[in-house]
Amino acid sequence: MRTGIATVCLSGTLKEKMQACAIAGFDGIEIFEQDLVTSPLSPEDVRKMAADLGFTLDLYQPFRDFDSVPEDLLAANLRRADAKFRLMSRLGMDTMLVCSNVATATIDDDGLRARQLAALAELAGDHGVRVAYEALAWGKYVNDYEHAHRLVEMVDHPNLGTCLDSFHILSRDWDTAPIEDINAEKIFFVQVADAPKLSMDVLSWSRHYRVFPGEGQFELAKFMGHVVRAGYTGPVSLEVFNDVFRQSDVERTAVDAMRSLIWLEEQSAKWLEANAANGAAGTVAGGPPAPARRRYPMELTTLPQVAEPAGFNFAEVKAADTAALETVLGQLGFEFNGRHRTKDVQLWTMGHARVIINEQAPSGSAAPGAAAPAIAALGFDVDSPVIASARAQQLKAPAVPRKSQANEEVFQGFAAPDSTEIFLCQGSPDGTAAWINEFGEPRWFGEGLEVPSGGRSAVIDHVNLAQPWQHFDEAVLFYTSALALEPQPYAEVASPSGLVRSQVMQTSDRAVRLVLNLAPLLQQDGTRHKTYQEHIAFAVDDLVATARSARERGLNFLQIPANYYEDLDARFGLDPAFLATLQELNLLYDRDGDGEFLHFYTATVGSVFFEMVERRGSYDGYGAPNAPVRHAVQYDHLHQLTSSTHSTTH
Ligand SMILES: O=C(O)c1ccc(O)c(O)c1
Ligand SMILES: [Mg+2]
Repeated sequence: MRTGIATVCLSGTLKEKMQACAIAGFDGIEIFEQDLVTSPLSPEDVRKMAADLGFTLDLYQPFRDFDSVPEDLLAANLRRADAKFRLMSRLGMDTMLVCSNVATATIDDDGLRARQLAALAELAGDHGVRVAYEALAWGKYVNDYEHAHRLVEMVDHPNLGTCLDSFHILSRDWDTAPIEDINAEKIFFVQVADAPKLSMDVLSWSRHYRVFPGEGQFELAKFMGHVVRAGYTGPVSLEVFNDVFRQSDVERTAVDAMRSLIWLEEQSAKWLEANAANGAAGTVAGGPPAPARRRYPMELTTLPQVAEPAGFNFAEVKAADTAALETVLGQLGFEFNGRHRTKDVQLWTMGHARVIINEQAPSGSAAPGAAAPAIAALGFDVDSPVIASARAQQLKAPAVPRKSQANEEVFQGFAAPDSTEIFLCQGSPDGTAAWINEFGEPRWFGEGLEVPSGGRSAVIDHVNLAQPWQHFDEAVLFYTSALALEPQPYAEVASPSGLVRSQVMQTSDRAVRLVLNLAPLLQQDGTRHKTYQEHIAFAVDDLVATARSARERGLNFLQIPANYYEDLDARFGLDPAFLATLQELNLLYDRDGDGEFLHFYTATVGSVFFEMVERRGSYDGYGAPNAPVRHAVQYDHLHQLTSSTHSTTH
């Protein structure tokens, strides 16, 4: 598959954008007119730069408001087009995108439109260039790709073809199957963009909320499957108008973009394989069976296949000052299992829940509280760490090799977009981890030893990671593509510092659940600090018993207001004794279908806090209705801390 990207996706100047596209490895780019008009580079410079950087200039765009106009306007439009065609020959470009008229169209007549597009195609032919006609979803008269293509067929000119843009097609819910009926020679260009499903006017949706494939909710593999079956072999080019990407680090965004195409290519191949029977290439009744994999003119590269991770292998928290962390883990019922033979790390376990305390200051943390604990790494159990790692590498995940001594397990690691290190570990059917013997005697798994109150079955239930605002979408694609987690529709949780966008990523069996939170910025002392709090949740068999022993050991629980329990009673009509226990122990409660959920939170140490949960029956959520009360209490704590600092320093 030939990869492409429109310069409008990226931040920076034309030169910076082009350099980033080369680093990310695109085969070609679309030049957005504004990027050229505002550039000090001459068209000849741009042409030379593209050649030097090793990619092609595939599309010049957009040319607006051409069709469906009165005669005098047509003459002016053709003059305008002539100037652009001359510019294109200086750039060495051969295809221009013309989008359907939104502003100056006054005549709704396909015959007239076809005659006008024919005049444009004729002029393009004189300059040796081609015109790709695109139906904008909000075009005044032409807003449907099939309509645009009917016009192309009416004109029937070698220099006029169709541009298919997934956004304009999928935002309007147009059926994508008829793409297959288009003569491939007449598909001059294909643009792809994903988007979250939003109910708003389509123009604003398109101009601000497009995202890279895998970061939204469109069925892009299906769209691409039809494009491939049509026989198209040209560039598949990202055209993503997104307010965040346009102000983020250009090289990072270009790599994120490239990852999305590599993933889309694989997903398209999978869609084609899964839908082989009902496509044009399906088995003919009575004929020979269809070959397992039909070949299409467009070659689709696939990736090493990985299964969903089977569970969390460990969570790692970094802290230069480990005392507070050790205290909380001990109070929760974790056991200290010793230090590593060669590294400055400690292992704490409860059942199969493993927490590593890395005695180093968290990286990237700013001066005050730099030594304070922060989540640094997560280990996942996968079938084959080597294959999963090869896949992540092909998806351009930055590797973080871990130093290890001979006969120690070597973890394959990658940096997630929020810089959490993700390690791919060999799972084992009994839920243990091979590397624990690097910490000495695995005495806690021995028979007859006392097990902490959490019980042998304790596991990491989910991990909640705070995402920097500019890397949120990138993170969704990262976990989808590299780790096979499925994004769930995102929720917005009210907190005193703003709405927290919360996106659950999970395996289909729920063995791994990650919650990505886009935390708002909190104004403090006139400066902007991130309310950076993340947590690790552990599931136990008996939450009430766990809470009682934690209380005996002096755990600092997150204190839940009485109003919460009144509301709980109003909503669920709980048994009074049960309600009193919940309130006494600061437990939260939720119910769905025939399942129940009990949980509590610890106070925060550094940027980390812990949650203990008990799932009863088939409860499938995370206590999301309780998230606002947690945010509000944590906000109060943070403010009390800040104001007490104030009163001592002033
Ligand atoms: O939003 C627009 O105007 C616009 C312009 C060119 C395109 O290719 C497109 O998809 C949208
Ligand atoms: Mg487009």
